[in-house]
Amino acid sequence: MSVFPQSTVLGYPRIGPRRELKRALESYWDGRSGRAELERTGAELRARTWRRLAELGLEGLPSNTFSLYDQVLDTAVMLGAVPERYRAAEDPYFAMARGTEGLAPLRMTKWFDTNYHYIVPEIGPRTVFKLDAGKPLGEVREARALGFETRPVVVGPVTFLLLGSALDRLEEVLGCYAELLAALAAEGVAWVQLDEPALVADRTPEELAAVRDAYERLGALSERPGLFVASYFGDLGEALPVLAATPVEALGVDLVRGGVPEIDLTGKTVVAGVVSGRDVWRTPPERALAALGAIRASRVTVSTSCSLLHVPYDVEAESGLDPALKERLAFAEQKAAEVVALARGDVRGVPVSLPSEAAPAPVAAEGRGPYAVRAAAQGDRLRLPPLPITTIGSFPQTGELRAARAAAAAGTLPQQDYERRVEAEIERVIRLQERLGLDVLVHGEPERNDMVQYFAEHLDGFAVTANGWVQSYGSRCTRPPLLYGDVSRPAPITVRWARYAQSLTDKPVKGMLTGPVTIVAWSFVRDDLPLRDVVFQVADAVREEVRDLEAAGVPIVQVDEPALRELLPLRRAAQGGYLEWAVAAYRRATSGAGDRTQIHTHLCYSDADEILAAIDALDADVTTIESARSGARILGAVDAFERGLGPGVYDIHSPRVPSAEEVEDLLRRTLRVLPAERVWINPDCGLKTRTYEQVEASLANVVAATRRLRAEL
Ligand code: MET
Ligand SMILES: [Zn+2]
Repeated sequence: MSVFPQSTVLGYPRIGPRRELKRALESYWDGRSGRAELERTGAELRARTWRRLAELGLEGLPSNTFSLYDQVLDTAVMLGAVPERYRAAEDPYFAMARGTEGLAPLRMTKWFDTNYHYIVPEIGPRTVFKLDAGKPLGEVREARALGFETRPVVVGPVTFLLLGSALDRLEEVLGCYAELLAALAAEGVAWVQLDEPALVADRTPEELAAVRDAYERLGALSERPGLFVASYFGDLGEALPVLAATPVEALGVDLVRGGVPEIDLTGKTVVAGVVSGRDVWRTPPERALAALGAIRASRVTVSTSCSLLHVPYDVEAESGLDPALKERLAFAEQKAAEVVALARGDVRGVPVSLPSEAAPAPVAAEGRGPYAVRAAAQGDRLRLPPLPITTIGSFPQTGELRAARAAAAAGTLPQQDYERRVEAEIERVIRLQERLGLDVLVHGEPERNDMVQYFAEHLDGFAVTANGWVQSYGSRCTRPPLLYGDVSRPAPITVRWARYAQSLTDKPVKGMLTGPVTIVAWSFVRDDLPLRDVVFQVADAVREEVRDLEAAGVPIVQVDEPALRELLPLRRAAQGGYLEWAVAAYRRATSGAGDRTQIHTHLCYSDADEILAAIDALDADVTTIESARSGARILGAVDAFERGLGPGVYDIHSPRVPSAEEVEDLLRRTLRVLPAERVWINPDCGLKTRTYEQVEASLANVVAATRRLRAEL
């Protein structure tokens, strides 16, 4: 077996330093360019990454970390787990990812505790596993043609099957992995990386036995590359001794989130993740060197704690950042360079120049009245029909709007003109909602580039990047703000737009805010601050905004917490403590509202059914939640929910327009588990990624279906 390289990264961003892949995908999907162009962009991005990592001096280059949509979907395709109904589609891969005219896409949910969304493998009795190693082999050959030997990265068999809730199919799947390893060995590949992040969560004895069986079996193969099993996002815990007892030659451990392995790993290579792949801060070398020095193994390789997929490309692309902040930052390129420097023992200190923080002052949590009292007061004020129809907040962000925002930021469009454009868009959205017959209207969020970044731009303590894009799913990226200091709200943020929207209509308008947990979860928080204290500081800022909206006469305020589930610790022992402070922060943000003000919250794409008790404890008057995209699974769990609930009836992640019949069917299923008085009608999530054409047709069908059901009440 050849020795494992001295330095490596577990994966790299793939969307492109200028989001080239995003553009290529969207142009392909729109039919503006062909498959060949898309492939060419992919090949260019892969080549650029290998070249850049080699230039930086990294020894172990990964391949197959590129994806046209998602690496879990790639793995499903590699294993032949393509459900029958997609096979006849023109492009089965993208049909699974995004759906087609007549076909809903596969379920999508968040990758462990990150904001990256993967496509959930659908494995059923009719799934026949059959290896197609074209993609990993293709990337190995492609890199070789450029002069680079690489280590293909594949989602491991146990994690893949756990994500697809089908661990009972291990035997069959291992057959495919065995074939894959043989094919890679025949290609001359020295090492393969099998990603097993599922092993950092609590696992049952049966699951641990599956881990043992899988790696005993793969390890016993005579024709195979060296096996590197990578774990990340936490500590391997009980899975570590299990893996260590198998023939696997190299083990990847996350030393940022987890501790130095307590057991002696002599005989193994430990790929030590000491450079965080989850934040944008430079690595304090003392911390990394101490961890590296404490590992007992035959060989220690320096690496990132996880794939760098979760951070932007390059700090050098940022010209507008305060230099004192910038010198503390490391994006993917800088992190790869840190890995190389640590491996060579050539390190420099991190300047400690950011101010330290004070814990936030406690706010007396004056309670809102009990739900029954609030419901009565709100009912009198709002006078809504049964099954009230609303949306989640955003309406399509048109190209003109984005261009106007960019022009205003660049100073080529006067601020006043930009604001008039925003007002015109608000008016368009209000009129559209009135015309469609919606009951609770929104202003459409046209002033927001993003639901977190917008608030970060208006709060002290945050900085925003110009080009710090991170892939969220498929072609979608976000630019997480940098939270580097004390958070406070210098002035009202959203009030003028909500007030303007309400001035245009007699129907109630719902003000839109992002909740404290989500603002923090989708920012890069300084790594030396306690997350809980930071969340409470943000909660206080949101609280001020809620009160100002109320004072401006806005009768409903929605405080979104789509990331509530995302920050849930992977280990059960830590979950209760987290949920307690997360819920407390939400209540701190919203409990300043009077009983007549209706508080909504919204959650999406995150297995919310696992934390329903905590969602209930948020004590919002109405909770809207994604459901259509995940096959209405949530309906099986919501009967204990005591207040207003809107399980989504329109999957907004897909360009297809749901028919009124389809919506009606979902509504009937909802009404079987919830009393009609508490049911709200809404899409799964905000509409900003859709076109007006799609939104108008879809919402018209939602209204038609609701009217049919109202007539039966
Ligand atoms: C990811 S949740 C999005 C909620 C937000 N209010 C929107 O409609 O865009
Ligand atoms: Zn949402």
